[in-house]
Amino acid sequence: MTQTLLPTGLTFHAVAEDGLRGANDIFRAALHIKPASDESWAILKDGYRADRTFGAFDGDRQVGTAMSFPSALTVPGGATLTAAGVTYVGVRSDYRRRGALTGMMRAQLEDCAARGDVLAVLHASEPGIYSRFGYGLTMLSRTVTVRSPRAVLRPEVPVSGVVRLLDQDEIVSTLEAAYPSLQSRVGAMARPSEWWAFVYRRRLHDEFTRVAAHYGAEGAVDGWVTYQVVGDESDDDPRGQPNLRVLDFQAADQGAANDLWRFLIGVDLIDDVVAYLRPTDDPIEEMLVDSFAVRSERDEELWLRMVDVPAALAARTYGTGEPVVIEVVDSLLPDNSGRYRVGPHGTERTTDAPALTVTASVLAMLYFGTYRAGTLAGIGQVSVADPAALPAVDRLFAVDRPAWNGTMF
Ligand SMILES: CC(=O)SCCNC(=O)CCNC(=O)[C@H](O)C(C)(C)COP(=O)(O)OP(=O)(O)OC[C@H]1O[C@@H](n2cnc3c(N)ncnc32)[C@H](O)[C@@H]1OP(=O)(O)O
Repeated sequence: MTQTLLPTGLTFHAVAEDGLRGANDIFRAALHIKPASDESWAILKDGYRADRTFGAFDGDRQVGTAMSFPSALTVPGGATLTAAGVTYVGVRSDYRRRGALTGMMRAQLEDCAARGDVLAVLHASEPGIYSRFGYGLTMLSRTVTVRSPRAVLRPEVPVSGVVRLLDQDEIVSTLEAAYPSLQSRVGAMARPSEWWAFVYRRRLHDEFTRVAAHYGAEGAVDGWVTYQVVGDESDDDPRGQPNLRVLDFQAADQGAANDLWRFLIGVDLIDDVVAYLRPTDDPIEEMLVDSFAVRSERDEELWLRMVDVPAALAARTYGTGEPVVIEVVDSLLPDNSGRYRVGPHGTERTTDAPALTVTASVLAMLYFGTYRAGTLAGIGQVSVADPAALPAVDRLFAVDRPAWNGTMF
């Protein structure tokens, strides 16, 4: 692995196997969390792959870390593309703003390109960090808070199966076997064994976490809610009840979602049910007699970096309308820069004059149909040579249903 030396004196390269625990300590400290216990690390280490874990080093001392796991994303039209799930990014507080993240991002993206990851995706701790590296916010979700004592499902909401709490030792095997059949929604991602280790197995070990699974008409698991119950520290009312936080809510269809919501609002001794990462089109308000029992906040769900722009553009399908030439400017991965003709029958490189010019980051915002080109042009993010191209791009990139990832990492 080649080492890149920046003027800061830091070097950037993959972390040796025996440096992974130190890398995890750096990440946790950056988020103000104490190091993992030996027992917890014994689980967490299965989430790491040394060849996908990058470090920033000052001499021999590691001062920053960024890892990824191998995954795949379902794109509009149904194809799945290889995707690096980038996570566990952190820099020691005494080395911040010296280019540690910049060097790791460059090394990681070059590595993703070399190993054939078409996409890279992440959840950002702060929205100001990643667009400079070509990431763009590509999917939105919402955090839904349902005031449980006030929530009553409308009587016509159908029942489609049964909900059963899983025993702790059957959770991972049951969910891991069922998840692939839920992965078809545009935006969904594969959950490899690394993900199950650092998200589920770690959480089940470290925190009191329960899973209620939905069994559909065929008797197979077709959805679940994974949740924890925690006190609300902001609530001064000594008689207040704790809140139920839903960390993973998967449902093959609305029938499974109905039954799982019915289960959640039926749990006793709960003030609020707070469900994170819900799709923007979750119809929970319409399912309740009193829709005022629901509060909802917009969340920035997933950031996308198109590592291989030609492959990513070629893999998705497009709506109807006239083809449009889009110029892409990508300073970090310059092979992506160029002009692409995008039309109902696919994409090709071209030398024709562009109607629109975008950065890699803005192209990522358009890719899953979450944002309209006209809106982004209106706020200065798209350079427009031909205004007629804006509605044409909106028709081409439109999707039937909002893309939704639904996987935290
Ligand atoms: C996918 C995930 O894991 S998300 C979790 C990310 N980790 C965290 O939030 C943990 C706490 N924060 C940190 O560890 C660090 O501050 C990091 C990783 C966010 C940034 O690391 P640094 O080494 O300081 O970044 P670096 O010096 O390379 O900064 C590059 C540029 O990004 C900017 N930047 C860095 N962090 C931020 C931020 N949080 N908000 C806005 N801009 C930022 C810098 O100002 C700099 O801008 P410039 O190029 O115009 O000068």
